[in-house]
Amino acid sequence: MRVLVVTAVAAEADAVAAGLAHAGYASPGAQPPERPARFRRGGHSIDVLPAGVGPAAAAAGTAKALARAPYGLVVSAGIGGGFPGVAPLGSLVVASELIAADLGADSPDGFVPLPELGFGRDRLGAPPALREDVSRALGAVTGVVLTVTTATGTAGRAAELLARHPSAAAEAMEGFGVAEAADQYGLPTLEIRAISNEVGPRDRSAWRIGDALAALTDAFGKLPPVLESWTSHEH
Ligand SMILES: O=C(O)c1cccc(C(=O)CC[C@H]2O[C@@H](n3cnc4c(=O)[nH]cnc43)[C@H](O)[C@@H]2O)c1
Repeated sequence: MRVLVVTAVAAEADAVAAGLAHAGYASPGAQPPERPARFRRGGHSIDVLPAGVGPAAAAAGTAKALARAPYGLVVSAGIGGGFPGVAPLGSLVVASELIAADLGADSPDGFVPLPELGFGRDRLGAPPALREDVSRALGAVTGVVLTVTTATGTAGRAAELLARHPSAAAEAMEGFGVAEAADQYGLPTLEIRAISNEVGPRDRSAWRIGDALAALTDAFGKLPPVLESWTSHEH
């Protein structure tokens, strides 16, 4: 069974590929740039696709890849912001739930989530047994990962998100989009984030993207045996 890993940008895809190489996965060679890069070890195959930043690009890229080949699992992976005191810089977060935190409507009484408007869902869960096995193998924090279309840049916004989602561990911009596309194909989604910054006041000088990419590489060096075991039992 094949696994699709979706990142936002090429640097994240490269970090994932470096981890897969550490795990003994090899690429059969150059592939068309618009196609996911394929990595194989024995009968296992993991494809890696940098689909773009934000939920729309992530959903579109995921759906396009899933239309082309049969997958059994999708993973949204990349850097992310960590909520202070929950997910420190350089740590890893595995999503218990992938929640579109700004999908809904603003109102004089505050934010109204899409389900309360009666227009659908704003969250999808990760497979509990798999996410716990992955979290244990990676030494990760398990918690809610919020998908936003605008990265948080103030303490007030961070506090507002935490008040609505007290189990939030991290924030990123693609997970829910990936999961919606995967769910349309009947597939489960994991989200794995390597923490590059704190969710809060915008301070680019405080971002540790290099350390987060190194943590992502380490994660994907450890992840394949867990995925291989799960895919051989589940499918
Ligand atoms: O605020 C800035 O100046 C700034 C500069 C470079 C990049 C950004 C991003 O927001 C990157 C978004 C990109 O990285 C993921 N990511 C990483 N940390 C966060 C976060 O705290 N909140 C949301 N997304 C984050 C995200 O998944 C995107 O792919 C900002």
